[in-house]
Amino acid sequence: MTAQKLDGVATAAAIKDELRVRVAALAERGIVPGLGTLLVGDDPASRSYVTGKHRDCAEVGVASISVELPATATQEEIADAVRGMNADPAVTGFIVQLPLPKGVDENAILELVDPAKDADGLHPTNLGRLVLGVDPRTAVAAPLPCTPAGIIELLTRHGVEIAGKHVTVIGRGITVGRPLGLLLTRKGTDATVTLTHSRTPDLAAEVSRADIVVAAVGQPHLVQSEWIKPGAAVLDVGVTRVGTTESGKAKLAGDVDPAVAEVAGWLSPNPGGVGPMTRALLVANVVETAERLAG
Ligand SMILES: Nc1nc2c(c(=O)[nH]1)N[C@@H](CN(C=O)c1ccc(C(=O)N[C@@H](CCC(=O)O)C(=O)O)cc1)CN2
Repeated sequence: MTAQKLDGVATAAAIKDELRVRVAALAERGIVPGLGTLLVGDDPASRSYVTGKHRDCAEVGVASISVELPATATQEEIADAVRGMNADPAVTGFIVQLPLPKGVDENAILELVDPAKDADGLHPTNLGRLVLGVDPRTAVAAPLPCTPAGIIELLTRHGVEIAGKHVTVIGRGITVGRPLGLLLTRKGTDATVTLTHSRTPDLAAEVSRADIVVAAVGQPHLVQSEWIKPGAAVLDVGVTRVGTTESGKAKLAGDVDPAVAEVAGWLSPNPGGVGPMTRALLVANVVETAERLAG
């Protein structure tokens, strides 16, 4: 068997086509949504992700507001930049690119984001609304964390059934694993989830009973083909820089061993799978916020 591709590039392009229409409708009412990004430090991967986010915005007609601080920025300087974004009327929604440099209290910074402008859905108020299962159609609906929402869109748009399935998520981080568990078990999505982590005693056993596997741990080729139930859908989220190519480009490895393609029914490439979906769902959050504000 060779797995079918869960194509994040094509699916993100389809979502951006839909967003372009919604942005044009807002423009007719004189509204231009704006995404703000706060990038602290000079990590090349973070810079490349932020550049991709602004490129996506330009493609659909969303404005970009970019703020950068050096790696030496203090907690208070970062906090001031967040307050600036909260107050800027051109910013409909914004993100603080993670991770922040060592020594910065990340949670304290995320708590300063105005929940109404939280494009990442990572403010405690919005995560709390996710826990409460607030109806997404209501005025107090929370933006959903972008990678988990992107994973669900990627599966549903490829016709992969989630309801009634067993999903094993590897990794309990705040941007992927933890909120993904909440989203998958919501009424209407109805998966059964095993959320695993570095202290899970027998990871292979947990993965081998899954219909859907999500690997978001940042350990190159951790997930082995022998662990996979034949026909399962496998989403490769984590990425690790494992060296440089002869031309000086970063060499990347996902969390999933390439041999998994011989056993799985569906596999998301990495790059080209969940990454572009994360960015598309971020733009969707900004557009949705602008629509909500416009009534
Ligand atoms: N504030 C946030 N910070 C981080 C998040 C997040 O959701 N919010 N998640 C990750 C990184 N991430 C988002 O920022 C992210 C990761 C990957 C991609 C992406 O487009 N990847 C491409 C490859 C691009 C490249 O190699 O340069 C792909 O997979 O095809 C976008 C966003 C941590 N931080």
